[in-house]
Amino acid sequence: MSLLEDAEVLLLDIEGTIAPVSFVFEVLFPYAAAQVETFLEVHGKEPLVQADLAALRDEYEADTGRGLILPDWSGPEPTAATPYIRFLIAADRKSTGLKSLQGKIWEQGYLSGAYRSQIFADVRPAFERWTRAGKRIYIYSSGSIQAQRLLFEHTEQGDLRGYLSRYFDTTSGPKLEADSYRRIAGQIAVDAAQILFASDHRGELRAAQQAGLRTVLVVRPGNALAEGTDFPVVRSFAPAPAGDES
Ligand SMILES: CSCCC(=O)C(=O)COP(=O)(O)O
Ligand SMILES: [Mg+2]
Repeated sequence: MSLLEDAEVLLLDIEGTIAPVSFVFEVLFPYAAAQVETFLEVHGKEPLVQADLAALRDEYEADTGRGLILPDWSGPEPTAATPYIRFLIAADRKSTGLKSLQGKIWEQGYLSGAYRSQIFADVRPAFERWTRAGKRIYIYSSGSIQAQRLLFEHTEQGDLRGYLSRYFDTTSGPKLEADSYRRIAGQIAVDAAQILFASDHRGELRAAQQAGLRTVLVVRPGNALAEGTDFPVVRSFAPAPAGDES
């Protein structure tokens, strides 16, 4: 039986695992970069957006303190944050403030029909099969929980939220830190060793492994990472044919 079929508790990454990297980099990020200024004009004074801007301001001060060359953010109006936010998007920064704001902007894209989420063809069949087999499926992504819910609600394969037990984002900690996985195992209330974490990112897998989770490297079309011998590999969520074990 393959590693994925064998696990009782699955913790899955999104980008490069469930969704092609190209959907995130060619659809979601450009949409957020294009819409952020208008979004801040309309919603910038709302408390939840103000909270994101306050987190981003702290990040800006920290970046300034580290001597990074940054776009100017000097005006008091919410839209003054636009150049810095675009800078963070271009840098693929995984900070909680940015991801929270991106989730709010992406909601408009889904609701207006600008896009639906692209996911690999084997995802829904796997979720159906794993659910029938009594497995629990959890998500851990740098995208905010709101962004994750939206992504699974609006897929080209329909609304997949019903298959998912819970979502985790960077409010549980960064994906590159072992403590984040310990925290998640505690919240799921199982031994870390019962969880199989599947991701396209070796740094994330190393952190999860340090926390005692089982790990599998997901190699999908468009992913940057090559296979190696450090982690077991899956290329698909389809069940392995008999005699072709991972
Ligand atoms: C929830 S979809 C947006 C994904 C995203 O913003 C991102 O940074 C991808 O991170 P992941 O941890 O899913 O690789
Ligand atoms: Mg990923």
